[in-house]
Amino acid sequence: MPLLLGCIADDFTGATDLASMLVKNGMATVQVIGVPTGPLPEADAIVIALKSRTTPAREAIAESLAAAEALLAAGAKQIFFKYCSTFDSTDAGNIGPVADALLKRLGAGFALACPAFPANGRSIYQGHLFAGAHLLNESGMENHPLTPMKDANLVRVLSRQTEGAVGLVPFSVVEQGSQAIRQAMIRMAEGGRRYAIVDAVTDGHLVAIGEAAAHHPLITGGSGIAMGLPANFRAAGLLPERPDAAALPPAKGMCAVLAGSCSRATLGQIGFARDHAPTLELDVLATPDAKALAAQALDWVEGKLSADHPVVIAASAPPEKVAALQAKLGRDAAGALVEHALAAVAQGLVARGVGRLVVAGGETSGAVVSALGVATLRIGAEIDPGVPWTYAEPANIHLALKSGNFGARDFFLKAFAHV
Ligand SMILES: Nc1ncnc2c1ncn2[C@@H]1O[C@H](COP(=O)(O)OP(=O)(O)OP(=O)(O)O)[C@@H](O)[C@H]1O
Ligand SMILES: O=C(O)[C@@H](O)C(=O)CO
Repeated sequence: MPLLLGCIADDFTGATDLASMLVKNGMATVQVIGVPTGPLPEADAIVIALKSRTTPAREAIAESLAAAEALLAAGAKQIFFKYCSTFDSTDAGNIGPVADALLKRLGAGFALACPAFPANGRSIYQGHLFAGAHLLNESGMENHPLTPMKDANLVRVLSRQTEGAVGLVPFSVVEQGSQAIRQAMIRMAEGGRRYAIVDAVTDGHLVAIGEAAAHHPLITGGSGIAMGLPANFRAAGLLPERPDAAALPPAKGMCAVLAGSCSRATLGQIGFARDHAPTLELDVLATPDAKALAAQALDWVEGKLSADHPVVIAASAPPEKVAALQAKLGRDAAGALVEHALAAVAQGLVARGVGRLVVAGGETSGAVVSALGVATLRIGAEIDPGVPWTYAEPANIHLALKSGNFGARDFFLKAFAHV
């Protein structure tokens, strides 16, 4: 099975989201954790999951280039740089700097940038990103613990992260379909633009944009923009039908949820779980100590684990509590403390027989997956848009890595009816 699409994702839930989109559209896809050190598994698409969304730009570039090298060496015909559908980044990066470095490595001068994901309410109009009915900077994302998004104009946001010129392919062009989009992107590249934010409001737009970019060496965006790519490979005769692309081994073991995301969606899901499952909300401000928090959680879990329904352990907190902890410890130290605590809880849960684990939050998932020594994730069927069950090896457990903002209100319960 020759590798077709080589993907680099800047966080772990984002990688799973992208892999799920590719599987759903008929590509056998494996998610690899971190820059690979050995040969890549056989797949139509490989998604290398980095934890580079908030690292210093220099580190993010080095890791992304190393990932690209591995993918190109394995024969990838196109490179995909996956970032968040809410364009999570600070003005210091990393989306612009990483995309710049990848373009240079690929000898290319232009790439589209499109984080739209209509199934999860992310749309782009006149270059402005909406989350549901709200502009990005009024959607709750302005309070994100690590990457507060205070500007919805993506042309402006990306321009602050790159020396390259950023243009816009507007809705009026996107509506005309793939030929018009292709021509517009050619004109932009010829006119010296390095990037184009491409408006997209519907899945139909994303498919047309994907078709228009069939020959681009680099695609950048959210998982939505990957929707049209498998068809390009099929049209080129490179991708056979894959009816069982989402098959996983049977699930076993106890059920648990770990939440470190402080997004509105996750806070709502914890609120729902409170009434339907044993739920522990850690008070990180009262106990700002990772070991002590993990010990509290593992003591609490005693006698509560079940193979039928989950226990829910959350460090997540509303913006005022997050701000209080950050004021005390600093932003990065606060995040790291919670991540260490939840990673240790994950190890403890698996040691106690948990075999089906939902983790909420990209950084949190990164910490958990690393602590569990996971090397690869096989991607299964989707629970909600962008969140599939996966099979983690060599840990041999089922994991669902939920992007902070994704999933219905009852996600923490319903996930276990799908595995
Ligand atoms: N009570 C808290 N106080 C301060 N920081 C917290 C608290 N709880 C969690 N955090 C930190 O907030 C960050 C949340 O980021 P994470 O990527 O896990 O979630 P997210 O951004 O909502 O999800 P995604 O990246 O999938 O959109 C993590 O670093 C986590 O450790
Ligand atoms: O694109 C998204 O919103 C997610 O896949 C993600 O990257 C969350 O971290």
